[in-house]
Amino acid sequence: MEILTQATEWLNRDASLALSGAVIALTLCTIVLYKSLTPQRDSSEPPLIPYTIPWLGSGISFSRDFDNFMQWVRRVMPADTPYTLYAGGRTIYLITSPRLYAKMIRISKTVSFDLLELDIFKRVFEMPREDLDAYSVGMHGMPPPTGMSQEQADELALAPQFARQYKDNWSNQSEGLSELTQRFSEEWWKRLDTLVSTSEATISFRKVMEHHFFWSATTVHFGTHFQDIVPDAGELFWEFEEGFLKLFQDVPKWMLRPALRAREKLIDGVERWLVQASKHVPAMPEDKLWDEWWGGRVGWERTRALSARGLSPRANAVHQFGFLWGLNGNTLAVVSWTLINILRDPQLLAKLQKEVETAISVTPKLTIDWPALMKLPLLTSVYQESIRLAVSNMTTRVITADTELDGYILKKGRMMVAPSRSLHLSPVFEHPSHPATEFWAERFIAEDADKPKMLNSWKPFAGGTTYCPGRFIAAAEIYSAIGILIVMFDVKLEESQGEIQHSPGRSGTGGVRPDRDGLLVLKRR
Ligand code: HEM
Repeated sequence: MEILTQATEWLNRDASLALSGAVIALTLCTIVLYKSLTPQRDSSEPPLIPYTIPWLGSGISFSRDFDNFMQWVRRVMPADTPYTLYAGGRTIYLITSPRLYAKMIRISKTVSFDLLELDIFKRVFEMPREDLDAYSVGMHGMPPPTGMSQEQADELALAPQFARQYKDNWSNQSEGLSELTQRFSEEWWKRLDTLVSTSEATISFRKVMEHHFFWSATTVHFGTHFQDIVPDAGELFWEFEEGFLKLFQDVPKWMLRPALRAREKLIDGVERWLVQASKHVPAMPEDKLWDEWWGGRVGWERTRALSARGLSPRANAVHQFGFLWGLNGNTLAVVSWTLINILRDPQLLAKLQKEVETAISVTPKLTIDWPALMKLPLLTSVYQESIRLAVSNMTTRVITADTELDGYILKKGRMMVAPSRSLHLSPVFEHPSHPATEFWAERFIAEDADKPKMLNSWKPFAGGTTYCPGRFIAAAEIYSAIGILIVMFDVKLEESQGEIQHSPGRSGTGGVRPDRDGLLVLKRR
């Protein structure tokens, strides 16, 4: 699941204080003074104290204009060190260098991802209090409940159980991955075929991506009956999504009524689905990877684990809804941007059609050579480049004990935040004729590309013990969705409502949704 953090809230709140040009000038003066007073690094005298980004500086729209913020940090702050940033009344450590990111992500004992997940279930999904208590037993960073030892609590921890399920069902070359991605592709292929009943059709871009892609993926993970029970889930999902960030902020609830109403309807729908699925298939047979009621095995295994833990049906539904959000929110934004990038360049589209035809055929039936598809060089470069620019997440950890990072001591109770955008715009992606801020289809396969170095800075799925377990599914869905579409059709995108851009204020949330609709003109080939 893509994690949005408290940090996003603080940073957004701070961003809302975005200062005028005159104040920025004042800030720069402050920095000159500050830099002259800040002690220089001396590795012989640990512990080191991270450099502080002055409050005035951090007020320069961190999340609203992150590219500018990073350019500013690079210009005025010492390179390759952690920074301290005061935002929203809290102190966080900001990690922006690939080298430190690699070190940070390997720390597992004294930093916690679980506490953030718990916070999301509390604040965004409003999981009932007593269920939260049961859910959090054994979570990293939570003290054990009264009367239970740490060892007993550790044994009950849900995260390792979930991690095992992901590994068994979603990992590269697992049978689960083949089963799920093949099902996804067939559902998507059928939907496209029905959408264009004659030789040509013009359809809303959003409808194709946010309804049909949504349902192709959701059917795979939640079974085919889910759509009968919650037919408007696709639309409700996006209504909820629009309010998601604001649920982290101090936005009064009365201003979020549509998002909250959508959330409640979705949770009710998921609960009805859970009741029906449990009635029709009380236990998924051990050898089954997919079931028409439960979808992929992971959904059923989670339900079983949560019920065994004593979570109420409502809390179980909240959890599954969080899961629905995690598996769609990012992938949808990324596949949409991948397609936009391709369709803006007709020559690129033609090259890709030729390349993809070597791995996918769509008549008389859908046939995919998966190993070949996932290795196509141009498609892979387009995917890597699109995700580089479409994803802006915050890898965030709560520090549970004083932690040493590269000689610096990071204090217990604070947060460590590494924005993917700072890595994804790092100088390693710069090219004399293709700046890092622009899409360039061949960036990852260009002759002079230093690919290992680039991939070291390419972190859309974060890393460490919570490295997104859905990354193979996400990639396979995106490659096959784009591949099937462009092999079936000659496609044009009409940006009929103006140039499609990133939805404003969504930096830090994960995949950044396109801000408006357009028209897809699909002509059968
Ligand atoms: C392009 C699409 C996606 C992106 C960019 C993405 C990104 C992420 C990120 C950044 C994290 C947090 C990792 C951390 O901070 O350590 C994460 C976690 C997670 N993702 Fe994804 N994700 C994507 C698609 C998916 C899909 C399709 C699924 C499911 C099929 C999925 C399932 C999960 C789960 C379950 C977690 C939580 C892992 C844990 O608790 O250990 N993701 N994802």
